[in-house]
Amino acid sequence: MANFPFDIALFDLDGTLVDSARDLCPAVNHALGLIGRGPVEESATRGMIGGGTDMMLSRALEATGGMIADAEYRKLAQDLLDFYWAHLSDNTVPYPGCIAALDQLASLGCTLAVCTNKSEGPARELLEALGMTRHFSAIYGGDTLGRNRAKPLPDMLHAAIADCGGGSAVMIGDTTFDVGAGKAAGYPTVTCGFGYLDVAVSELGGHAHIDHFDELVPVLHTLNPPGVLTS
Ligand SMILES: O=C(O)COP(=O)(O)O
Ligand SMILES: [Mg+2]
Repeated sequence: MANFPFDIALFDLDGTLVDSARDLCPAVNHALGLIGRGPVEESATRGMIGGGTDMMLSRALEATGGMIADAEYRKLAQDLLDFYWAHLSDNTVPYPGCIAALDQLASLGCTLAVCTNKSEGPARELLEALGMTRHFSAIYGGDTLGRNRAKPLPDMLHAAIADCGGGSAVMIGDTTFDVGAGKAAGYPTVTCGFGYLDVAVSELGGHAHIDHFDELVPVLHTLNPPGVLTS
């Protein structure tokens, strides 16, 4: 791959490849409704996405009156996941320019993988429903290696890179989970301003930032493995 700095591009899913809050929010509100709690606004839900649906539920519970007993929480988390799984592609769409950028990266010889904290089952089903599976050589979910090895730990990034045949890699994501995992793995990170940023962009600490997918390939050209900006 002459002149392109990366062999492998690792993508977060929710808030990076796809705008999924519009289906995650109803799932959270379904779960809250089951225990008699009022709904949370979609704008609030967006800031709760990034650590997987269990963490999203914990954050929604904290925001609506506090945590509940563990057994009830476990059951509610399963109810949320079941509801979400049945509706996961109702309104979710890839971000503008996403598919074109994935095609462009492939044409540059880059191998692509997904590293999401969403559970692997719904992640695969969502990618399939959106016709996006074909782009990726590896798909890791937050439970693939075990929940205790989800982002911001680097484990799934290392595993995906190995599946892709190894080489120079970059992590593209929208939250501290992604930047943390990319940095822990020793790779540069690109943050996405159109996603569900859990802190201000300036605090995310990525090596580079994009506000539209059209910027991705040009931005990647400015990065050098292992992550130092050339200019
Ligand atoms: O669903 C979530 O909370 C996280 O998913 P992501 O890692 O793809 O952002
Ligand atoms: Mg995300």
